[in-house]
Amino acid sequence: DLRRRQPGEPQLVTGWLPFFGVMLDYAKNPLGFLRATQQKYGDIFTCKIAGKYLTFIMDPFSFPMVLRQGKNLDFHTFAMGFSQRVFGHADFTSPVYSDSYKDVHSIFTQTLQGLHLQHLSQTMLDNLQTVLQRCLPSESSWREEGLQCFTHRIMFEAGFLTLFGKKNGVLQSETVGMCMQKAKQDFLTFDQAFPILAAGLPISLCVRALRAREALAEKLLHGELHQRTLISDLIQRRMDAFDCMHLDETGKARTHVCMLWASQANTLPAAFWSLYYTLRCPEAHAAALAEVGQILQDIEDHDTPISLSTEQLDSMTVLESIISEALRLSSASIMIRVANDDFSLTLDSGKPQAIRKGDYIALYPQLIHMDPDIYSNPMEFRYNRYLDEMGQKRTQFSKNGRPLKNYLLPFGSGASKCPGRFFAMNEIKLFLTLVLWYYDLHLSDTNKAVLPDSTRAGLGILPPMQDVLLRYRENGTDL
Ligand code: HEM
Repeated sequence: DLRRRQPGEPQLVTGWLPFFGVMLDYAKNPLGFLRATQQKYGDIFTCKIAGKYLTFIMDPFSFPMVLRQGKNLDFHTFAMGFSQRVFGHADFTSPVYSDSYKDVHSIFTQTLQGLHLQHLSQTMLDNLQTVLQRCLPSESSWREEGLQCFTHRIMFEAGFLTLFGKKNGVLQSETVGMCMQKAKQDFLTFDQAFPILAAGLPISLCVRALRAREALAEKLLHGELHQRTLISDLIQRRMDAFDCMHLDETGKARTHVCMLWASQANTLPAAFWSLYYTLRCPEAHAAALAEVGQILQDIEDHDTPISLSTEQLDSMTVLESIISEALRLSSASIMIRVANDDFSLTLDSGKPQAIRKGDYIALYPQLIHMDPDIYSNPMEFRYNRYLDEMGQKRTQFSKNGRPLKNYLLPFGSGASKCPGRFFAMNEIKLFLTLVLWYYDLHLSDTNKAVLPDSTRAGLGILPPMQDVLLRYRENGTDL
């Protein structure tokens, strides 16, 4: 490797392994590695990782300078390359598709906000109630189940039905349950392979993951989807758009697997952590129960269907703060942009840095989320961190006395900001509301504190290292 640092370029950190560079040190503990390298070289440096050059920007006040560089820094090429390799769909950046794909992309924002969002959230609430009603244990008996299993079982099915609709005809509820069980298992098998797929292993070498992905695609063939009712506008409009693009049927189905993954892979662990921290922290649990009780005060019993207005959902600031805090503690995504050209990037300090064409710029939001100058005792869960003195949403955070705009980035920012973020927050709020309303829930005393599994760092919300035991039974209605 002949790359040498040129004048005006960031410090180059290559390590001693020829191709891998500093990959091993980075992969072992990304946050620790980045902090140690920052100590040595300051707020910007370029690391060689698996044959690629990644320039890390460490100073949160410089994040906006990167995010605003739409012209020189491209998000879609990198994301599409990865998505195409993992999901096996067409290359939508190719000239054959790129124009119509722009329209497909705009469907996200059109169908995940405003009135569509209201509708989607109400459908999710209905589906959560259906799933929970089916499994309600009898009042007096305690049940035990892993908290992760519990969350996956409820959220996967309700989320799936909300996007992809329900099967036509009257099916036995056990048959529906079994179908979902299989889809959930396929989803988890496929998702487990993500770290090695992200590291570059071709999916053809991960036979189990490939089979699981194809099994999911079979369920999402247009022929199958046509037999379902109450399909979301998001999926319906994607189906129509793909039909006009003359893709083959399997190719269309694989884009729906991609959408299924985007809608579930982060939401499931985020829902887990939100409930986990609520149950572990008595003050959080009490405050959440009080808020849910207040919202559902007119509901008489568990058989009364619940519906919530947007205003009611938005007024649940305690649950929102709990979820934000859970996201802060468990999110480890990486935001990557590719330099289209040689250009000069000016950081917050005013210093220009020369960036080479083809290099990657990487932002690692966990540096912000775990920064003790922004969040005191950053490892600690504080349910009210995102509440102000009035109990409203807190949005003022600062570092070294200077106000900071980007203080919480689990959904990314700029061109790659998650279009499903409002729906995701609503889904988790609804999940917490209903399980706290229907059930009396406790973590079993035998559980030790469980930590996020950082082998998935870079891929979004980290799952727990292991499951924890939950004890629950149907609640009396006197919350
Ligand atoms: C807590 C839950 C969620 C988290 C933390 C999350 C996070 C993210 C992040 C960080 C990205 C950007 C990825 C990148 O930079 O490469 C992203 C993209 C995306 N998310 Fe989410 N997400 C969540 C839930 C959802 C849901 C529920 C949906 C849809 C129903 C969704 C749909 C998408 C889509 C379609 C993209 C790709 C956008 C694009 O290509 O421009 N997400 N998400």
